[in-house]
Amino acid sequence: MTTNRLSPTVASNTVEETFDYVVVGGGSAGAAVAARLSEDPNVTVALLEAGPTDVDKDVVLQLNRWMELLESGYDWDYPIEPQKNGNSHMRHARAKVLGGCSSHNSCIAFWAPKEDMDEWEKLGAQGWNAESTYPLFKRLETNDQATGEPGDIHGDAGPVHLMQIPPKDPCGVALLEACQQQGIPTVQFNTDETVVKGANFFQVNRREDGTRASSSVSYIHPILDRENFTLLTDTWVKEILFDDDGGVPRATGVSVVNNAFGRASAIRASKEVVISAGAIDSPKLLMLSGIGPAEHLQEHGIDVRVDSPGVGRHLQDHPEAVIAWEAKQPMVEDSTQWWEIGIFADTLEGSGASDRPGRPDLMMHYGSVPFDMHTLRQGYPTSDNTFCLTPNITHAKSRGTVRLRSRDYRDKPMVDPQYFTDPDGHDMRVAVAGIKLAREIVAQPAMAEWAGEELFPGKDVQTDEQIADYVQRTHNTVYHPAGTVRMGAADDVMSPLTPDLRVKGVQGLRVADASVMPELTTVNPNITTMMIGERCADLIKAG
Ligand SMILES: Cc1cc2nc3c(=O)[nH]c(=O)nc-3n(C[C@H](O)[C@H](O)[C@H](O)COP(=O)(O)OP(=O)(O)OC[C@H]3O[C@@H](n4cnc5c(N)ncnc54)[C@H](O)[C@@H]3O)c2cc1C
Repeated sequence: MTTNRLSPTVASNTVEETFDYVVVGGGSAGAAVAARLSEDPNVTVALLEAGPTDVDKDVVLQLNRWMELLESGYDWDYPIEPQKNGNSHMRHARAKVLGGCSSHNSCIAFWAPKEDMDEWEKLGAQGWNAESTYPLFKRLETNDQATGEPGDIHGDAGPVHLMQIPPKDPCGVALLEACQQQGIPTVQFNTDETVVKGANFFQVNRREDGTRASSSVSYIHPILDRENFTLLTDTWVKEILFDDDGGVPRATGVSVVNNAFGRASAIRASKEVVISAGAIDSPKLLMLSGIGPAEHLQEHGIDVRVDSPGVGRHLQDHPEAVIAWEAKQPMVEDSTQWWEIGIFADTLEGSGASDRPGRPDLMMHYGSVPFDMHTLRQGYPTSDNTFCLTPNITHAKSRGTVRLRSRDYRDKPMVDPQYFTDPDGHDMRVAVAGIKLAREIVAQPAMAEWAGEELFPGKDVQTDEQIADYVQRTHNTVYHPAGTVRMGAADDVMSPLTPDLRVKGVQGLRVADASVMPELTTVNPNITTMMIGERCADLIKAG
């Protein structure tokens, strides 16, 4: 274990310590929870992170190096189960380092649309509407678009720095012009207007000097000296501990190891345990601790503490297709993070037919790097000088599961996103529409100086059936799993959490991370996940 205030390395792992609050997982949400809770000097807070610290680690801290972290030692790197309609080769990157996925993501920073937040409340998450959550988005950010004027929605005093990417990439600038020629206007993101049709360079959570404004950099680095805050990195929680005597079980702490063969020790919480291990590891940890679908736990010989059938269900993601062109001119050799532009649109699915009017059903990222990780093995040509568009489905209807492989905490869980299995085929229709729209944009005059040969899927792939077949074999993910421990109404048995993030059936235990989302956000969810951490701390402080 490494700590911020004890000796840097604790040789023996048999220490037992007690804190008021124990937060498990120092990722996007967990770091925010721990930092906000420890603002009160009268409570003690421990933040437990399985991965190492990010302090002084350039490869983690420098945003433009983020792709070096995929499938590296900082990645839990979860394979997925064989997919009936999707790409079984896909892997789910999940960061194993302080800051969690905010330490290895591309830092595209979005406020969730108001409609998303209001929908959460409609789905049973009472109190999570736009009116009550937007002040938290404002509180967490220092936005370079903030004016300081009365009525400005942006924050200028929060821990997380958001900045507009400067339009330096000439291919990207041409692409925006092509979007306009195609009828997609250039718009500013992160105003309080939801962008249904529009494109621009992103806002990113990054500092001027190129350092990512991860949750670690933003919330934890500034408080490492805080007396009542203890950071334990390289500390892997294998189980939640409970007092089961006398009625409703109460979470009393966690059992931890500092390596895969280590002897376990206990870290106790006198008030509450908060699980913030992310959308794959939070359900895993709950199930290892006896909270989950009874039949599944019994199958693995785990005593059932709470039969909660919704744990590990409703796995939702943003699956993405990819289309790439050889570039006629040299592509940029430096970039903020290589994926600088977003394009939103409503496809035929979205106009009128959508069950989410006022929100786009399609989003694309523009990448200035070769992105052939799922096409090369399928035989498509590649090149080092390429650009690509990656249409993703903003509200995919397919739902998957996270299940235990065994009762051994060291085993990677079984992640089965069940991509493109929604019965009415919505997800594939949007993906196919996305590939077609990408082609229309790149065929505009503004891209004539840039667009060379379409490398994949290529000119021979034209019919909807051909495009769908290509997408099925080569799609990736935007890496946004969510919803696997969702919050919902008290009487909704498929929602393991109440709207105040408490785990139903036990006391002293909450979950705060992307797993709690009743529905994945239309946009990239990292800033919303930090907001969940902020709100969790508020809920705990409110008692
Ligand atoms: C490659 C990639 C790129 C992305 N790009 C973007 C982007 O540009 N913009 C955006 O908005 N979103 C992006 N995302 C998604 C976004 O980063 C995540 O949705 C968000 O970080 C999830 O936060 P979380 O708090 O739920 O979990 P995490 O941030 O994953 O935090 C979970 C933490 O818990 C730790 N942990 C897990 N199990 C245990 C255990 N048993 N004991 C102790 N610690 C444990 C993990 O090591 C991790 O640090 C990206 C994600 C990935 C993977």
